[in-house]
Amino acid sequence: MRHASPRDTVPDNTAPPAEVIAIRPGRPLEGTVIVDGSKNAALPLLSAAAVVGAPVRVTNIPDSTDVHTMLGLLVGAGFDVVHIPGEAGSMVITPSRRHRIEAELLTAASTIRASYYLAPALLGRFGRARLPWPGGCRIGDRGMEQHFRVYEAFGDRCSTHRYGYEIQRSRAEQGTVSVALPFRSRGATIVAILRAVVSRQELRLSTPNLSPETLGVVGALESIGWVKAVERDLLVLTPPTETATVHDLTWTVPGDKVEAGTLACAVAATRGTARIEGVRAGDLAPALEHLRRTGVVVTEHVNGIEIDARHIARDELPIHASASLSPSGLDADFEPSLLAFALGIPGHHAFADTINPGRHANLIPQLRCMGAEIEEVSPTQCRFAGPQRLTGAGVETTDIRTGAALLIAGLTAQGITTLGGLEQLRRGHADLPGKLRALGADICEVTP
Ligand SMILES: CC(=O)N[C@H]1[C@@H](OP(=O)(O)OP(=O)(O)OC[C@H]2O[C@@H](n3ccc(=O)[nH]c3=O)[C@H](O)[C@@H]2O)O[C@H](CO)[C@@H](O)[C@@H]1O
Ligand SMILES: C=C(OP(=O)(O)O)C(=O)O
Repeated sequence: MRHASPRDTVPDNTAPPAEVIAIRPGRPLEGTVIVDGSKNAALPLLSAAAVVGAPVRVTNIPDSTDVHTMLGLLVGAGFDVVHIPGEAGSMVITPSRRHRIEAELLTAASTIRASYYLAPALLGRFGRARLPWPGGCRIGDRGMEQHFRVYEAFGDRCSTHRYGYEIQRSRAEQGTVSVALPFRSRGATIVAILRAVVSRQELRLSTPNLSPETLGVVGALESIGWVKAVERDLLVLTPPTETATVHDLTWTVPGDKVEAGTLACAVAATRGTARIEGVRAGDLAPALEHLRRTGVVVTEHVNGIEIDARHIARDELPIHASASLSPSGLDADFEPSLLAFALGIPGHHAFADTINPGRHANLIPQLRCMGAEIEEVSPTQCRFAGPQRLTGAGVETTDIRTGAALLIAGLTAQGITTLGGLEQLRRGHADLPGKLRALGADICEVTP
């Protein structure tokens, strides 16, 4: 095994990746593709590995830049990240002997939203977490006050500064900690879980987020003896009664539901048929439900889904999709891809994302560059009639999911679409254009 230095976690590509890609419409997508591990499941799982206090082997880690940033942050925060030779995507996370936070690495925390998952690990190691405000997709103001509500319930002291925030670990940790969230924030739910692990306290969390990403962390903790009781409005996590040392822990990052949903929308938009493997169908059920309603045949397999959109209905089939934090709701990250798909479907469609109030302001102007006619009912709601014939244009990936939606739009537009700002797309996917190419999409790199 080889120990990683912080710089090792940056992708080592000899040729600089293309900054623009060109997408040309072509034949319907077909074939088989395997999705990578999920970025949004990997980030909390890696942080969970850092709070258990024992080596954890994490497998199926995706090669996206946000994940590399998180691995670098863990190294900077005093953990060893060790690559396993011959096992791409597998690493062992272990607390190191270093007891110093590398300041310059923590500034990288301002480039990803999920740096908030690092705070519990820092409290566990140093009793204090001082972090910059998180970054990530610019999709509107994204607060952190529910995170502070969680820490305060544990007795921690939170303060905010112009550059970020600081949390001082409580000196009087005992008993059950009860927290009631006013809405189902995924970040605050996972932070509450990780914080409970740091002090081995029972957690009773009302109005929890119960997304697959959250349940992935809960499942990982079960493997070290934590006991869960999950109801729709209450999550209880109880620590193991014995402090037995844990050995040979392996956690696997689940397949990326959002990447799978994007590929499914792309296949459906081109009226193709394909198998998308490496993902649990249940993780993307709300997105698949919208596709099914338009006549796309979706078959679920043990390790993936099959999409057949060759005989999609020609009748008016309105899609009404609203992003939601509820347990069976549509994850906001599916909305842009579904919207791009709906542009080609007959009917009057309506979309809403109130969770990320700035997403439509990113996505809709880019689609308008391609000729889309979309009425913005409010900053977070829009409607339009389909089918629309888009025209290829030069567009920008302003955030991860907007980039995915623009790839889909480009596959169905007349003429060539060029897509810039690919560093945003790479934050969330190792190579989404490559996966579309594997299904026959005509996508090539443009060398300036
Ligand atoms: C890195 C990562 O996994 N990002 C995901 C995370 O983002 P994010 O951390 O934004 O998601 P949360 O579920 O925690 O929050 C949902 C919304 O509530 C707001 N909020 C949240 C906490 C808080 O204390 N105050 C507050 O105002 C957020 O700013 C956001 O607009 O979950 C979202 C689904 O919910 C996903 O779409 C994002 O892809
Ligand atoms: C919004 C996203 O990521 P982040 O929260 O990291 O910006 C996303 O993954 O779509």
